Amino acid sequence: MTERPRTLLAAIGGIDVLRRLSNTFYEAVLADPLLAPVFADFTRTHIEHVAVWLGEVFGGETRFTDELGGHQALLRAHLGLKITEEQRLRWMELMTAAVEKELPDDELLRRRVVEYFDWGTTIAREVSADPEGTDLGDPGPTPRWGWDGLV
Ligand code: HEM
Repeated sequence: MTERPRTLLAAIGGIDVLRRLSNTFYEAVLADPLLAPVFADFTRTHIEHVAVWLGEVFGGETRFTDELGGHQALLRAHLGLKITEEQRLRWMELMTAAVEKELPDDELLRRRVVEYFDWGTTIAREVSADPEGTDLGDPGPTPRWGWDGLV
């Protein structure tokens, strides 16, 4: 059996692959009638910020924590969005298609990445029910996701 790289990020092929994933995903989101209205304030920096977040979650450098406000800023970005389960499922559908297009053809890797998105979108939806400006307290460090799920 060939040995797996230590982190999911290494198996993914690095941050540039996550940039492509994020780009492909948001192209689909902005063309989707159910999701496009949720992303009315979308800018291209969003694509880069999502790639940086994912790079950290999947075992890379702590750049989102060090430069972009960390776990709390990520959660805060979703306050007040009132994400419905239908919207969350569409988000998952479009992201799963992007994973299949952009990530290496490794079944376990793709499964772990999609599991992270299922977990993360559930939290995003919960947080989105609270109004903008809600004090979230200290949510702890940015989560890390590996070959066995949440680290
Ligand atoms: C694992 C799941 C998710 C991750 C990793 C994620 C990641 C992010 C990140 C990093 C940002 C900040 C972007 C920036 O600074 O420009 C953000 C903002 C945002 N997210 Fe998510 N997100 C997730 C789930 C969702 C879901 C399910 C929805 C809606 C269906 C959603 C809607 C939004 C919107 C609308 C914003 C932008 C808010 C604004 O304009 O400032 N996200 N997300």
